[in-house]
Amino acid sequence: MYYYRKVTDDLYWVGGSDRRLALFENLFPIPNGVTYNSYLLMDEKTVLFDTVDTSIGRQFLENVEAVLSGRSLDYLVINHMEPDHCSLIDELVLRYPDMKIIGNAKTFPMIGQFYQLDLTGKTVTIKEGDTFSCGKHTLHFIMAPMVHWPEAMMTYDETDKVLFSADAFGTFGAVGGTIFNDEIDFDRDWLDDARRYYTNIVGKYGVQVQNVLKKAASLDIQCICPLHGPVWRNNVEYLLEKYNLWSTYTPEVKGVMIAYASMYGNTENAANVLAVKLAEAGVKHIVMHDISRIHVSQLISDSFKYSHLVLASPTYNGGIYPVMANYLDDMKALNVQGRTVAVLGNGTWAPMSAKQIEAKISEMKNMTLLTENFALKSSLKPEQMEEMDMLVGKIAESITA
Ligand SMILES: Cc1cc2nc3c(=O)[nH]c(=O)nc-3n(C[C@H](O)[C@H](O)[C@H](O)COP(=O)(O)O)c2cc1C
Repeated sequence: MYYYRKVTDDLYWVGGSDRRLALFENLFPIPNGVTYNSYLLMDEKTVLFDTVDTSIGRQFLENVEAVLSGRSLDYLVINHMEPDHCSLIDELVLRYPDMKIIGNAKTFPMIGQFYQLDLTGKTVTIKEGDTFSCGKHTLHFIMAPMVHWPEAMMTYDETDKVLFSADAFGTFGAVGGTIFNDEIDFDRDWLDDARRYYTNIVGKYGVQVQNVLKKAASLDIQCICPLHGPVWRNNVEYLLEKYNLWSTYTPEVKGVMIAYASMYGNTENAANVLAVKLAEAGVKHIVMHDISRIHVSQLISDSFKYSHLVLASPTYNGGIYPVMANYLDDMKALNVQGRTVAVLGNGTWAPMSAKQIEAKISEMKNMTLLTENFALKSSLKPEQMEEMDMLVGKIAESITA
């Protein structure tokens, strides 16, 4: 049986959710599932915006057919060619042989790469700023390269002031009927997943996101229809502001994320001593992660969220403990920058981790390092408490500055 929801008078949500998938992109844990959104505009021409992942393919096709209620599908706009959104193109081409596909110059070669389809006479190639009339509604196309693939674009419905934003403004998490932002408590239930989605999937491309936000600033956007997560039909400024912070690598919270690795508990103990002293020094926002127990995508998310990072790790075979090394590589890959960082190292015979982590941090953009080879020899000793207190003072001072 089909289901759908009306977004505006002529626009319908025909997507669905997958609550079974364990890893998004076979990488990111999604305990709350994921939504694949698709939207159908019922104008003089019928226009579908993107398709969905195969996991909900049958449901999606049923939803589309129900909204069409006997009409044919005239156009499919492809804002993004990632397979979690375009996997039903071939099925639609078979079902609606007169359907034409609207995309940009980079869209169609990608269709050819993923699928064996003869689209002769079925394509409409548009470019930045082009418009397309569906009858009452005029669509306006906005290129969004590298947000987060090269062919990505957004479509703006000038008539209803709706932005179809592709992967931008999306989030992990399955919607359950309540698909609109004003039907849920986004701050409480969705923001963490939205941040983890943005920072890990799009985080590297802050400059490109800023370019799109500049284009969006000239539009009157009343509604944002992303490809994942809730539809924003009011308060879009909230989301635009979050994207502005994230894409400029500006922390949301003046506070400290302490990320430690530890085998026998001694580096963990030093991290706990530091945390208690920070709290006593008046630092309000402190979050601690044992990085062997938490997915790296959460560490990346909190690296974007917090202004200060404390990284603590033992030395392992002359190098950095592997999970910490992996997190540092991810930080670099995702362009984490502009943070104030302190490093605690550890080692029993030749402690190298502090120096090596500091070297990796200094390869990242605009980082301020508060330590210089603060290394434990197996465990934190009373004679190091003065150095610890000085570090606490520096962190607390720079947070309140
Ligand atoms: C496989 C392995 C490799 C290690 N390699 C080094 C090393 O290269 N240099 C060193 O000083 N300590 C090395 N250590 C020792 C730990 O870094 C050290 O005991 C540290 O204090 C452990 O901290 P923890 O109590 O937080 O786990 C190694 C330990 C293990 C298990």
